[in-house]
Amino acid sequence: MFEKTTWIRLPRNVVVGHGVLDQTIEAVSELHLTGRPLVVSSPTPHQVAGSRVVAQFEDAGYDPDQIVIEEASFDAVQRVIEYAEESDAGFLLGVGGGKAIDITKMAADDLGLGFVSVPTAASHDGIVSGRGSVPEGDTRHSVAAEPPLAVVADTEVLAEAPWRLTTAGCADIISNYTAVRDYELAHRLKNIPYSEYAGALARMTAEMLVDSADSIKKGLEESAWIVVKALVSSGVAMSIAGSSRPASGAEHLFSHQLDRLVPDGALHGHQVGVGSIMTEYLHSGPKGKWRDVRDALSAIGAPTTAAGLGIDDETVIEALTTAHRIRDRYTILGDGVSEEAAIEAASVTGVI
Ligand SMILES: NC(=O)C1=CN([C@@H]2O[C@H](COP(=O)(O)OP(=O)(O)OC[C@H]3O[C@@H](n4cnc5c(N)ncnc54)[C@H](OP(=O)(O)O)[C@@H]3O)[C@@H](O)[C@H]2O)C=CC1
Ligand SMILES: O=C(CO)COP(=O)(O)O
Ligand SMILES: [Zn+2]
Repeated sequence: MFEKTTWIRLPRNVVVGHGVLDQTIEAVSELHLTGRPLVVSSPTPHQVAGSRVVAQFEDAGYDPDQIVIEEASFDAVQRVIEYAEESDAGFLLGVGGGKAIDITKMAADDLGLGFVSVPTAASHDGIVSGRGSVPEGDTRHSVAAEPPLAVVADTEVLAEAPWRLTTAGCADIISNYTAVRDYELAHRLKNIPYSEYAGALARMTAEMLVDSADSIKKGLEESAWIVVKALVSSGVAMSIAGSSRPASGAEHLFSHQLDRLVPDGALHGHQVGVGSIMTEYLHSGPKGKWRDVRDALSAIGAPTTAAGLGIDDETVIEALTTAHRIRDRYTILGDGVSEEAAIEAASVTGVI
């Protein structure tokens, strides 16, 4: 008897373009959400866009409330949950980078409320995904969370954000190459469920972005358009897989470990990009495609070295040798890379 089931949760409205922040009410009103909107943001995104969204709801006769969170943590999720309960929120809007969006989708999931994603930076592919990524002690959780009912991605806002945020988003996408390799490997060696569609979509998204590298330039709003569409596509791959695996492999474990070792280190996307150069080397050896990964990152201006991340060589080696411990996710790191092998991978690829 055939007993397989799948449940793919995707947004209903994805609104991308110049000035669409001013269409947030339209994007929301046809979702039949009721009650008070609660706008959840972090400090800079609140100034850039969160306060504008609040003002829009006020002008339209809603009674919006707002909260600003500072960090991605389970405490921050709990603060938002409690605040939403006190303010009797009817639905949540997450306005910001990956941190604010993750916290909001996790709080919405717990509260059983609708969630709308309003990215202020094209810096990560959690814009659409139904996953939240939060560190806790020695580990990092990728938890199921409320996927957005709508996404409002204003390319004018995204293009005005610091350029490094956009190159971080590109690097998060380029890292799909190695994430999908790890996804396939774990399927072959550990029999984890594998979605051909999710794997193909995540890889194709990286290929299309790399093919568009010439059009991804500082100061061009079209760059924000290209990158945010790729971020949406990569998030859809995660939703199809029901896991972050198509977009998060060993290079992400490396980055999560760096976050623990250097809390104010580099951007998520930049760290996973550098991780991807080394994990591609581990997958395919000195003659493999690590140069392609490095050159793709370099073409869009993302860091390709430890120095480019502002992180010292020893910490990169420590992160690479211990990254397998951070989560129960089988990757090319297996049960750990020795220090000698890590130094070889990092030095042959020029990361250190
Ligand atoms: N759930 C998922 O599927 C995924 C989750 N992630 C998670 O997302 C996070 C990474 O996302 P990222 O966006 O890099 O991290 P942040 O949300 O920390 O944003 C990075 C920085 O950009 C600032 N910022 C955001 N928008 C603007 C803007 N318009 N102008 C100026 N500054 C701005 C933020 O300000 P401020 O400090 O004020 O917030 C912050 O300092 C990680 O926690 C990662 O794990 C990443 C990919 C997928
Ligand atoms: O960053 C992600 C995909 O780009 C997903 O995050 P996790 O590694 O926490 O699942
Ligand atoms: Zn990522």
